[in-house]
Amino acid sequence: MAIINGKEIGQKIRESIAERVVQLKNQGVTPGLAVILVGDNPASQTYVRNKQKSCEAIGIFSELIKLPEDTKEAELLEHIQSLNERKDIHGILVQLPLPKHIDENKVIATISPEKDVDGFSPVSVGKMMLGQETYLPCTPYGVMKLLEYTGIEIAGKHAVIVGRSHIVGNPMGQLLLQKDATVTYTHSKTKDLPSITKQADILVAAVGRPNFITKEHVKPGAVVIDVGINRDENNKLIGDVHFEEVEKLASHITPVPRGVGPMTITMLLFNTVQSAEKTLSQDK
Ligand SMILES: Nc1nc2c(c(=O)[nH]1)N[C@@H](CN(C=O)c1ccc(C(=O)N[C@@H](CCC(=O)O)C(=O)O)cc1)CN2
Repeated sequence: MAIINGKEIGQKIRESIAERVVQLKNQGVTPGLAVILVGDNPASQTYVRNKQKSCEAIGIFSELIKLPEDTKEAELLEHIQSLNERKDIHGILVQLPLPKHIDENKVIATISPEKDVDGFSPVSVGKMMLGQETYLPCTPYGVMKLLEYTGIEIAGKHAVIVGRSHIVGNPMGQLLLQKDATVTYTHSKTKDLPSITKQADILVAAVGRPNFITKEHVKPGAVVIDVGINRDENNKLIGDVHFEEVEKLASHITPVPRGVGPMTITMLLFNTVQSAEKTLSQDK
């Protein structure tokens, strides 16, 4: 069994992104990312801090717009509209989840598709579904890079996705399908889940429930990708996969932490730099 080290793979990719940042700066462009955080969710604060640190480490300019929990939706939309106009900002992201009184769909749809480096807007999702060039959502894109770097064959494989969220499960299946996997989606209403997950050559757990995937769900030799980020009673980070049980069966497995998580931020840096590069080619 091989453990897929997302931290290490992410670092290699970040080194190549850093070289692209140097080239952009030589041509007078500093890539810029605006991060909007609404409220005081502690996990979101950590992710935002990590995103900013990661930008700084490779020379991307980042600006944090921190808004209070009771911010009105209209005020948030105004911030996005003004960021859409700014020449020094190439990527805009709104950290999720948002407070309940704000319509997430409306907020995401307000981000200009040219700056939607999270790949969540309806335009980005539509293009992704059609296989057109666009910003791909960072977590599933990161999983695709992990599979690529590990040399895992996708074409002809049966991929089973557990979870159907807009930001992970749903696009994950689509990206695997575009690489010629046979994809099965499963979710909370699926009957006899183990009988389906046991058929998977590639099993992606994106269900948001700690240790949900156990040895009963896994075929010997399967590649198991754990997208879960949960905290146990001691505040320890754990995935959706019962690692100790499943590692004995899997051919490859991603750990939590240091598996998929670091790739999410890596692909955000990747998309931001790509957006900055596009402005150069548009100026010509
Ligand atoms: N606008 C967005 N909001 C959210 C996204 C997103 O992609 N865009 N995804 C998640 C949270 N997330 C990024 O925002 C994220 C989660 C986890 C990690 C990560 O590196 N995890 C580390 C462990 C970090 C820790 O110790 O807590 C790991 O798995 O090794 C990065 C980003 C929801 N919101």
